[in-house]
Amino acid sequence: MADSNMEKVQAKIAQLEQQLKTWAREYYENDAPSVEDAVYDQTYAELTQLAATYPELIGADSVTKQVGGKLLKPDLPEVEHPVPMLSLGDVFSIEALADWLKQTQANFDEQLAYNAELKIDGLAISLEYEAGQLKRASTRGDGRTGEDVTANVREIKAIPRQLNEAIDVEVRGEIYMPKASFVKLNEQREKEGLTTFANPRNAAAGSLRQLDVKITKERQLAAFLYHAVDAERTLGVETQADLLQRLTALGLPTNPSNAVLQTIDEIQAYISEQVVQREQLTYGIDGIVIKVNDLAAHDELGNTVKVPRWAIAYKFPPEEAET
Ligand SMILES: NC(=O)c1cnc(N)c2cc(Br)sc12
Repeated sequence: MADSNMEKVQAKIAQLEQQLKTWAREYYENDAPSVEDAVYDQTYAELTQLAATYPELIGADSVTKQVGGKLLKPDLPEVEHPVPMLSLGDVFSIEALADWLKQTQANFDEQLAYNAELKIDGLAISLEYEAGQLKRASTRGDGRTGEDVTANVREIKAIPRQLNEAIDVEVRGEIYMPKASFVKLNEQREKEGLTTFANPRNAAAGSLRQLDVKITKERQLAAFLYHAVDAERTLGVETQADLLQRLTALGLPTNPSNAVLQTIDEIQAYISEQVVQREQLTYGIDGIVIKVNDLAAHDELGNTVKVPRWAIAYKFPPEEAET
């Protein structure tokens, strides 16, 4: 083959090797790859094809020569969620929020009250307690199947291994990385020449979903809990506001900024107040969650396949990137 063509192939091989090494490092160290596995696999296949055609151009340190050069990070065990972990419908304006309130209220004769809560910028978690002991912790995954992160969650100081009462209950909430811990972690990673996390949510996910729980322990994660499966039966509460108080009484971390509100004007005033407070918070929020306060109404309204009909997320406009 003419030299110039050989040089082109050599350059292509070098580019593919470098790209695969970067993605593998993100995956193994950060647990936050910047591309889907399928993209990695396709690029890996392209390099193995060139390696088969031009073996003389492949170095000893090639990704294709590493044992299992593909992303073979053993996955965490899977956990089925008998009650799916739903996400939330979003609205991006007060007008759209007012429409949602109107639609929701239309299903009821009595005037509904709403519980307003901060939308924590982290990753969803399920905690299963039996006789008050933490038995299992799992991520949302696709809503029906998540990952078992029990050993990791046991290292999070904010999450009690034992409740103040010996009850069986599944509670759900958000695990997050405080802003200060995020800044410190990225500074440390920068010093060590490692890739940094794009945002606290990735940092929390990457820190929680570690096979080595000692890494989770070092990362200073925290949590807020805001839901319990079948709370009326398991916790004997009738409203969302009472549920949050009951979770606090059990020894679980809950967010103190919730408020019971009636009208769109009250909700708008609450949102304006939280936007002002946002900077001072030690954790990230990306909106406000508005829930029908009466839990019996949740059963009447039900859920769609992906989201509850009894709650909505009002999303803040994206924060201005710091110049
Ligand atoms: N307070 C809440 O209900 C809440 C807070 N923060 C979040 N990221 C989420 C997500 C769902 Br789904 S609910 C919820």
